[in-house]
Amino acid sequence: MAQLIDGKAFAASLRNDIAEEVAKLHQQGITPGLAVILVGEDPASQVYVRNKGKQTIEVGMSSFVHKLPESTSQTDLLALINKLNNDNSVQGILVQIPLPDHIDADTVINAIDPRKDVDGFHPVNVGRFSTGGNGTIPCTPLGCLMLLKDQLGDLSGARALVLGRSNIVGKPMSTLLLNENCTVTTAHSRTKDLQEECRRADILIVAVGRPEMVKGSWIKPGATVIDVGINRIEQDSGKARLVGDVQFSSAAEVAGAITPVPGGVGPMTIACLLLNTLTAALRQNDLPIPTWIPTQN
Ligand SMILES: NC(=O)C1=CN([C@@H]2O[C@H](COP(=O)(O)OP(=O)(O)OC[C@H]3O[C@@H](n4cnc5c(N)ncnc54)[C@H](OP(=O)(O)O)[C@@H]3O)[C@@H](O)[C@H]2O)C=CC1
Ligand SMILES: Nc1nc(=O)c2c([nH]1)NC[C@@H]1CN(c3ccc(C(=O)N[C@@H](CCC(=O)O)C(=O)O)cc3)C=[N+]21
Ligand SMILES: [Mg+2]
Repeated sequence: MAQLIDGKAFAASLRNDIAEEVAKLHQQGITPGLAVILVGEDPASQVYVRNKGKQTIEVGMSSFVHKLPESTSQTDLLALINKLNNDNSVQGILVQIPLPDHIDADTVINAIDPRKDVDGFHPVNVGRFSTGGNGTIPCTPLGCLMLLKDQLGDLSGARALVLGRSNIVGKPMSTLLLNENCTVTTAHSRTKDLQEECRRADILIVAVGRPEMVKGSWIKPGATVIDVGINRIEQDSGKARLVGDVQFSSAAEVAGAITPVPGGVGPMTIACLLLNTLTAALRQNDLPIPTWIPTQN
């Protein structure tokens, strides 16, 4: 049986370290603030919002949640972002993706002040991060990388396959692993011989949004498997259950180590969001970044 990678425990310890730094900021009269905007009702986004607000308060930050109806106009959303860009009690702004079809996500992301972009989705941050500078590292890939390094140590030379190429998970994950000197393949819906590609990987990161798509037979024996998927499955009982993009039962028989869903990547995403908010608050106050916080330089 594979070793279980306990993202929930790792995230709790990371939040403790964050809370200590925030306490130091309080002594200087600074309280980092995180604003979250949710438009409409994407299920994965709702799980995210539910867990996020509470943990933001627990580490000593202020939490501002803006839940807007599906029908919200792009103009109104841009006006809210503009207000938050100029709000001194807010150091981090996150707009939940996906947005409703009548809103252009790129326009919205571009409107966020890059210094307050704690998701790392603004082109300025994507550019800096991709070229190895100190742009914000996107939360989910950063969380996955922390788990991988904790599990494996140095990743140099490992063969990594990232399944999925979205701007929010797959693409930045591939960039991050490349920066860690992995040999990286990015797979997607047009990839030929997908199962074969997966079976070659020492490190397999799955972010497709397809419940339990990757089976144990796709996995190289002993590989490290990181399951990013968050899918809500209706059960016969009528109750919903969360499953990942990997079929856990069969994968755990083959993999060397694997993250569960829930309790794997999800809690790490939130902890890294709080970490990015802390870093943003430090930078906006011209304070040094403690050495334990991962940046790229
Ligand atoms: N745990 C966490 O913290 C987070 C979890 N998530 C979850 O991760 C999953 C992925 O999210 P996200 O990246 O936003 O999803 P997207 O839908 O934006 O991207 C999915 C990617 O998977 C690829 N894909 C879809 N179906 C297949 C298939 N049958 N074979 C091969 N590739 C396929 C797509 O390929 P193509 O580009 O060719 O269309 C695309 O690149 C979701 O379950 C989401 O809820 C997301 C963010 C954070
Ligand atoms: N701009 C933006 N940035 C994101 O990072 C982003 C987003 N939009 N849209 C939605 C997806 C999804 N996402 C999740 C984060 C944490 C959990 C999470 O806390 N998961 C717990 C769930 C526990 C439970 O409540 O059952 C776990 O996996 O253990 C889930 C999903 C971030 N995303
Ligand atoms: Mg998407």
